[in-house]
Amino acid sequence: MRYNAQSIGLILRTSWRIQRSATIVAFFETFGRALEYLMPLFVGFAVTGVVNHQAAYLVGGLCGVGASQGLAPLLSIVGVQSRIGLNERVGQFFDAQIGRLSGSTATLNHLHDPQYQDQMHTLRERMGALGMAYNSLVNAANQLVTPIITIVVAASVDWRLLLLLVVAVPATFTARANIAWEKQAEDDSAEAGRRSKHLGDLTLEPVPASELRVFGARRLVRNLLGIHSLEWRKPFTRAEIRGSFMATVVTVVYVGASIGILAWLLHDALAGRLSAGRFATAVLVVGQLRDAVSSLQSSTQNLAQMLRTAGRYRWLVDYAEGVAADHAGEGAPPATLRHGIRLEGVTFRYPGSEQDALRGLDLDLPAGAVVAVVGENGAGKSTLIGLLTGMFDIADGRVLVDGVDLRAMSLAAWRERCAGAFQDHLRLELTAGEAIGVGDLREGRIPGSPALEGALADAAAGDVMRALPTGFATQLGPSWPGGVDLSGGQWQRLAIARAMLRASPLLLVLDEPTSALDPATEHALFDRYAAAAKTTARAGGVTIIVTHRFSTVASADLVVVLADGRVAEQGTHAELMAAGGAYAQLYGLQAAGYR
Ligand SMILES: Nc1ncnc2c1ncn2[C@@H]1O[C@H](COP(=O)(O)OP(=O)(O)OP(=O)(O)O)[C@@H](O)[C@H]1O
Repeated sequence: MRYNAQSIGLILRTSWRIQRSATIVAFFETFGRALEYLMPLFVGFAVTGVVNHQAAYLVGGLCGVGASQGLAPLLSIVGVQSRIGLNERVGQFFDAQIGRLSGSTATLNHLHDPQYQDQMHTLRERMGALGMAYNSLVNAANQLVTPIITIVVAASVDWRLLLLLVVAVPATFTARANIAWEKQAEDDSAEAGRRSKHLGDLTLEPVPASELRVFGARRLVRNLLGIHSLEWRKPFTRAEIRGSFMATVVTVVYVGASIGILAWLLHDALAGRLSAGRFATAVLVVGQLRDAVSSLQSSTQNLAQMLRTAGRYRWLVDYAEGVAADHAGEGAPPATLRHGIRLEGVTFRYPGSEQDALRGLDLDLPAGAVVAVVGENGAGKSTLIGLLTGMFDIADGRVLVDGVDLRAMSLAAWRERCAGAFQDHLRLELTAGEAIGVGDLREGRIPGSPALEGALADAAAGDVMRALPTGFATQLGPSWPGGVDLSGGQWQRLAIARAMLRASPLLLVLDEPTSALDPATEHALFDRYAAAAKTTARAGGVTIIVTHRFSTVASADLVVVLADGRVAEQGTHAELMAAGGAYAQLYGLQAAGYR
């Protein structure tokens, strides 16, 4: 209850902040409704006035009828008009907030968390409910005023009319059951909904769409899409069927009871025990009571849906605040590294996963060193990079930068001192200059051409740029007007240029940086990497190269072999070869392959 009241408070505050006048004027409709539902009383007065020849009753009643017929619609129109723009702006506000909350969360655990993804999916699905939040609130007020006025009128006419309320009580239980069923349907369908979306996206994106064609898997994906879409909608259909069955039962009971009570009242009217005025009011009130109950029912459901969506939004806010509180460290990273980066007993498991990706990992990355990290698929190399760049919360252990826990440091400040080219690099469909320039936005803008040219040279990507029709100004991405597409290797070289833009990072990450490159470019790049690593080393920075190509490893100062989330071996290339362990075997295998 308290939680719901806070959600209503949030919506009222938001609307108030967006447009005060419209927030107030929207409630004119509520007054209009109240006036409208007082009409049976006014009619009753007028009939009494006519029957008993009482002018005051007649005039008062007619004025009331006039007001409820003339003024009420006017108030309603003004109220509705004021809501039109407001709804959109409230919706846009929440839309922007949701994007901001997800995008600015300090770490990435949430993006790997199925529960978070389900909440986010349902929230996006129900965005309309939040966008129309203020609308639902005003509707609820409008629909609440209806039963209140009608009950007051009914009680003033004849107590027997209140018996209809007893009959309407089951309707409130039905409303509650409907709300619970809807909530259950939302929760039950979230995962299937996400699956359907994923499968639907596969058919829309060029890369998966072409692979699906090659494998002739389109029909399979279509069938799966059909199955999961059905799974997705099934809980809602079930809830709707249950709801409409209950609504039918309630209506039949109510109509039966209404007929009985009206017959009873008519009997008294004919016997002279009930005045004509009261009987006329009673006839009108019976119809209104039914409307009042059903409008109360539907508004409760709409309100409940809006409150549920607001609850999911607040869950998201709490989640983001929780992450922010866990990363409240404000310490600045050192200007230069003196000792290096150290991982102590680091254990990490992805949310929802059954096993640790890294287990009690101890590792020293000395200042100024070039460290090569190798290991089989799934050994934990990319996870290690994620932890070093502060992307994940660690369950156990710590990452120390010159002896200072990363948690005590401002993550944003630490990341400003990191640079990297990543395995799954971004294909930023901006202009070529922007796609590289985002690598160093510390001045809040894209660096000028000299810096971009330097980064291109460091990434051996000058020829990629020269081939573009308008150089840095060229729009990338074929789906945009005048946009050009690049090959996988060309995209990767721009990603490397982005990594090279940032001067003297304390951590330079090159995660499978040459996986898409031809041998000549790869060779050219490794000379540049050596140069970049030397520049990085001048500030004591650590360069980490994650690679499956052992030929690129030999010149590293330190080679770390990961296996099963732990350090299996470490040392220089010569030391590891001499040791004759896993590294020596893998190196031998690759070397033999080239012979
Ligand atoms: N998002 C995720 N959710 C759950 N488990 C994950 C996730 N990402 C990776 N893992 C698991 O964590 C472990 C380490 O994965 P990681 O990507 O770090 O390996 P890697 O050494 O970089 O592999 P590769 O050489 O294939 O890139 C693997 O067992 C993997 O299945």
